Amino acid sequence: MAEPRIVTVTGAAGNIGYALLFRIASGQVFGPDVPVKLNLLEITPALKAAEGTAMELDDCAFPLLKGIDIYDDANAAFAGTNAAFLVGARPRTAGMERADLLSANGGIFGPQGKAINDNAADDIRVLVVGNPANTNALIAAAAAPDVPASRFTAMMRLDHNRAISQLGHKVGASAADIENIVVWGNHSADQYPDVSYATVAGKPAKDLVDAEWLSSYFVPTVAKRGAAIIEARGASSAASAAGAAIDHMRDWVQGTPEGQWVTAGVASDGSYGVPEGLVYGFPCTSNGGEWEIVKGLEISEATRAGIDHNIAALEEERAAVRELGFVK
Ligand SMILES: NC(=O)c1ccc[n+]([C@@H]2O[C@H](COP(=O)([O-])OP(=O)(O)OC[C@H]3O[C@@H](n4cnc5c(N)ncnc54)[C@H](O)[C@@H]3O)[C@@H](O)[C@H]2O)c1
Ligand SMILES: O=C(O)C[C@H](O)C(=O)O
Repeated sequence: MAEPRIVTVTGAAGNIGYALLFRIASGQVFGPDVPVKLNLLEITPALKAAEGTAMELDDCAFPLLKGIDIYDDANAAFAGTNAAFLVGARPRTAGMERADLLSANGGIFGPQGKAINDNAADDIRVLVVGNPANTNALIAAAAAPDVPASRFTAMMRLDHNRAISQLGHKVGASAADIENIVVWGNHSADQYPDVSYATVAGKPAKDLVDAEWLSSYFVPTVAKRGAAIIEARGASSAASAAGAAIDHMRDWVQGTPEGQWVTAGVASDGSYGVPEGLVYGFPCTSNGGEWEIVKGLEISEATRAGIDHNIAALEEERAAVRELGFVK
């Protein structure tokens, strides 16, 4: 059997952590033949709750799970890590200004990026889930100068999956029939879900839906789905977020299916006019363990406007964290 892959999950005692850890331990990221060792990172007051989750993991007797360790020290938690899910973040609370939120998260993702830089394995892959995910990924990458920026990604896969489901409901198709949807930009209400290149059972999706439905229902429904879940559940999405995190890391490690792309938040190389370095939702394929942005797509006027709107939103966040000293 292969050597265990070391997987670190931050915010391990939280809601997403509880939905995520069991799936990693059952082999859903690295595959059915690859053992894993889990490192759980939490803040000190949540260590006892993390211990409870670890006890339950133990009780599942997963054949692939070769160990669980719990930490409140990032350097120890990222020692030798091959895959990191950065889930724990400071949520926005009543009366908190945006700058306060970015500052609090900079205080989490900066030190975690540095701990990854100093301790993780050379093949480290990082998925930032904690919000604001794109800018938190930017902050973590900036604190890790020895790790390629391409190894720090942000979760746009939940938005991608939500877009598939909304289109599927509209046209009466199952998720399995829908390919090559994309959600450009930021994991926020600014995002631009786009069916321009999508197919439904091989037919162009744009021939099956009208522009009015796309602009007045599809785009806002997908973009505001996170808020709708909070309104309905009284808590933010957890199982669907964990599912999307598994999808992202599995596809990154094991590759995307031939001829299909997915949405991933990756550092821009300037494609589609997105300023270099911004962590931005792009159509991506993965081959040989690296995300690659799908190039050369024809961009309509509506898509251009959506891409530009997200550039402005993410540039504004980058300027704010630059001012706070988290990013050069
Ligand atoms: N990108 C996405 O698509 C997406 C989707 C859903 C939720 N989210 C975000 O994911 C984050 C986690 O959501 P949740 O429902 O699990 O929240 P939660 O409050 O249930 O759990 C968060 C956990 O993080 C821990 N934590 C806080 N600071 C930490 C630190 N410095 N180091 C380690 N752990 C720390 C907390 O103790 C807590 O246990 C939130 O920011 C949420 O907005 C993102
Ligand atoms: O936690 C949130 O604010 C919402 C979450 O990012 C989601 O999209 O479900």
